[in-house]
Amino acid sequence: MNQEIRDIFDRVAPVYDQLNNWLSLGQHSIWKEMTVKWSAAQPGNTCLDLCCGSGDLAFRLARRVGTRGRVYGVDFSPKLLAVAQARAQSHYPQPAISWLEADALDLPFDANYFDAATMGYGLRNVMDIPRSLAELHRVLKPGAKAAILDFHRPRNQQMRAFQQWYLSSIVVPLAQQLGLKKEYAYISPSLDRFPTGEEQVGLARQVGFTWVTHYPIANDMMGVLVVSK
Ligand SMILES: C/C(=C\Cc1cc(O)c2ccccc2c1O)CCC[C@H](C)CCC[C@H](C)CCCC(C)C
Ligand SMILES: C[S@@+](CC[C@H](N)C(=O)[O-])C[C@H]1O[C@@H](n2cnc3c(N)ncnc32)[C@H](O)[C@@H]1O
Repeated sequence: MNQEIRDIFDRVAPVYDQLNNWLSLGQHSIWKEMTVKWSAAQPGNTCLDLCCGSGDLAFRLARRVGTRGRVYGVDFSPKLLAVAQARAQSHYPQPAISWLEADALDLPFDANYFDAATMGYGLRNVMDIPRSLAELHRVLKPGAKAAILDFHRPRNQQMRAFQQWYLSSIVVPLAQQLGLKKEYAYISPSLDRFPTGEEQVGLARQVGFTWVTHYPIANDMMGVLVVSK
């Protein structure tokens, strides 16, 4: 099953950034900027971007931590990591980012290593959400924060209906034009299974995070879970 998820992201890699820009009308950049702000990353920090994909959040973290800091971008899709690396090559000056192919459920870092972390659209895709949160808790320093951005099911029924319509009638047909119907059709059922913001707060507390909150954004269609160790 891990392999199936990795294959989905390897297949979407060539069009991933372009489709996110088109389908969110550029809004995903704003959601990612808010996520990095809520991670409270500071100049000189060592930061983690979990499930980094093509690196949007990692690049934003790198700007925040500056030349004295370091960012680790971790993902298990070699094709998306290659896109991230190619993007990094075209940056001047080169961002202080190390790209690592690894599983979010078994991170290759010592305990208490990171000052801050982000995760964008990764938590909904991991096979074991509590274990992923527990790994994140393990690698953060005491007091460090992480901000986790993902889709959310709006509590307002009209917004939920709009979200479902947008995913099935705009996102999937456009992806179908690019031969990626099955890959984008996966978003909707994965969102149906995904814990609500309130449930995510409970899961984060269970693995030991001391301060936890969930911010609904984009009319509750997206959310950011912010946790502190
Ligand atoms: C950056 C975004 C999604 C990343 C993403 C997450 C996944 O789990 C995937 C799974 C399989 C294939 C691709 C992805 C994937 O790209 C969020 C923005 C992109 C969305 C496709 C757009 C969704 C828009 C909202 C439902 C409604 C937005 C309304 C308005 C236009 C702002
Ligand atoms: C939708 S993409 C998000 C990419 C990026 N964070 C962003 O916001 O654009 C989800 C990413 O999670 C990665 N992923 C899913 N499960 C993973 C796991 N168990 N370990 C590492 N990466 C994983 C996928 O390979 C993919 O790159």
